[in-house]
Amino acid sequence: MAAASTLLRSSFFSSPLNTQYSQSNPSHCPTSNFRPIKAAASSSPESSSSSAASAPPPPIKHRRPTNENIREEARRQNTSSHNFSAKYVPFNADASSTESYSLDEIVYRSRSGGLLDVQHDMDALKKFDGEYWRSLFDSRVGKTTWPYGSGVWSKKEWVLPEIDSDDIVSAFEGNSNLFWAERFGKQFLGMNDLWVKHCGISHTGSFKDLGMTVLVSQVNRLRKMKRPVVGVGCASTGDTSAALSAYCASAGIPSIVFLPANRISIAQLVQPIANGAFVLSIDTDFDGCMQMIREVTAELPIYLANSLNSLRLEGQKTAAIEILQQFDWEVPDWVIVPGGNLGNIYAFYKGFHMCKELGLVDRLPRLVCAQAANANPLYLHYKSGWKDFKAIKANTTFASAIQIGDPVSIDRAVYALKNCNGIVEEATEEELMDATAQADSTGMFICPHTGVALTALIKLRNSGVIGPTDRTVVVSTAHGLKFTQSKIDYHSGAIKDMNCRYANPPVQVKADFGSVMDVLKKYLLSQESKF
Ligand SMILES: Cc1ncc(COP(=O)(O)O)c(C=O)c1O
Ligand SMILES: N[C@@H](CCOP(=O)(O)O)C(=O)O
Repeated sequence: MAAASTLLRSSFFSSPLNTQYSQSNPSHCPTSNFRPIKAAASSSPESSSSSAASAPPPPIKHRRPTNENIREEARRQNTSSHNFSAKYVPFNADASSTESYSLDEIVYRSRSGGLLDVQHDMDALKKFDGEYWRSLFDSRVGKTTWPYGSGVWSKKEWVLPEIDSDDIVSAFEGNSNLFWAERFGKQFLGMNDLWVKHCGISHTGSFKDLGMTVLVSQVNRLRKMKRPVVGVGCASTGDTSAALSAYCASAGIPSIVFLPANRISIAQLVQPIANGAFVLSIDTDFDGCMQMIREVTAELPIYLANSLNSLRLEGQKTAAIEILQQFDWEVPDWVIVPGGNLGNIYAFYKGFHMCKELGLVDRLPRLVCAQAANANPLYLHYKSGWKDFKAIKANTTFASAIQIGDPVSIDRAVYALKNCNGIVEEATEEELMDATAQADSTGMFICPHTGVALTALIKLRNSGVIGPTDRTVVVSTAHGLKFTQSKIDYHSGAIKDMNCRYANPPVQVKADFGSVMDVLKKYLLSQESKF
């Protein structure tokens, strides 16, 4: 907590600144009362359900009774079943492997110690064609129907098909803005089709909400099943802990967070504190905290909430599906994702890959994983031609949430990148802070991690790898408001060995009309020359 007060004091801007129901409407109640709207022309639906029209019927607007809430409404409508299921399997296991675990087991690693993956019954999902899934997902956007009003749970059949909607803990996360970066693209890159997926404009200010709703919902289910889960814990660089504590608080589940002392922003630190988590500030870096939480969760009935737990990635992959949906199911050429513990780059790959496999789209975008040069183990691995991976000691970076030297999902990331002809780039501190300031100067307010991703874009654009008309999506992973101290440092020009080329410090002016007029005239003249 000492760090908190020090950081708070260090701000340089000391002064200024109702009653029928649609039982057949898929947007209301798709898995309950589930039936295929249109079977794939070549496929045979599993049930005797009628294969009806080629698209979902138009939504019928009816209100639920005034004395019924949306969870109760979903409970009442939950009358029938479907055949979708998912289980844990060893990640990238060979076809002969029979090892698998129910999602109701508490298991994070395969028998050999490797990563796990959530494997869906793709044959059951394939009984419905791409058009069916596109229409179903589209029909749920922007509604308040429990739980489909969430961008994550609008894809429930592909996420956690078997969970009862009653067990879901959701803040209607997802459905985040896909921002057309018109001015940034034109002014700095000569691009006309550049987009920023604002995953950070979310309940707790980062993309972690997408995965945490899934994990905490499953924990909620396990606790109702009387499984031994006393609390949920994570190691964090700030965003995972914020999301975990919020979702746990919402469900009344204890959360425990391990934070590297003095290495996360105040805005991030205050989130678990405010949400009532048990916060341990540990004198080590994130990798040290991660090691510690793995040991602790092996000993105590604390459920592990980091992305080592593959449940998280099931939620995070919906951001990829959402991007396709927002482009009316057209595939962008590039998607650039900042990487730290490396779960998210795989989650994006998995989302895109499922859409291709299930016929919603016909190809994958190329993925770029962007790392801070001060914390770049994946980049070094990529540059070595994917030779032996070596964990590193990560150095301090303004992109503090990705200051990670020993990423748990290294194998997942390499798999994803190899399978989509992906690229890894890096950004120096100066590059990432300049890119952040440039983006902010065009009306965004991004976090330094998004600055890392934008730097990768700038480099790939300058080298001609990304063309001027390539449709490109930069994934913004956290809200800029969580990282104001880095912006204050930059705009005050107070960063050692950094030019801060785009700094825009406030002008100190005396409180008299003449002085104000003088500085304003000077400013307006300087603007005139720009037109
Ligand atoms: C803001 C932000 N951006 C990017 C990342 C990197 O995501 P991942 O760890 O899944 O690579 C994280 C967390 O690690 C984060 O908090
Ligand atoms: N940036 C993360 C680091 C931990 O990543 P996770 O996805 O494995 O939980 C954070 O915010 O803690």
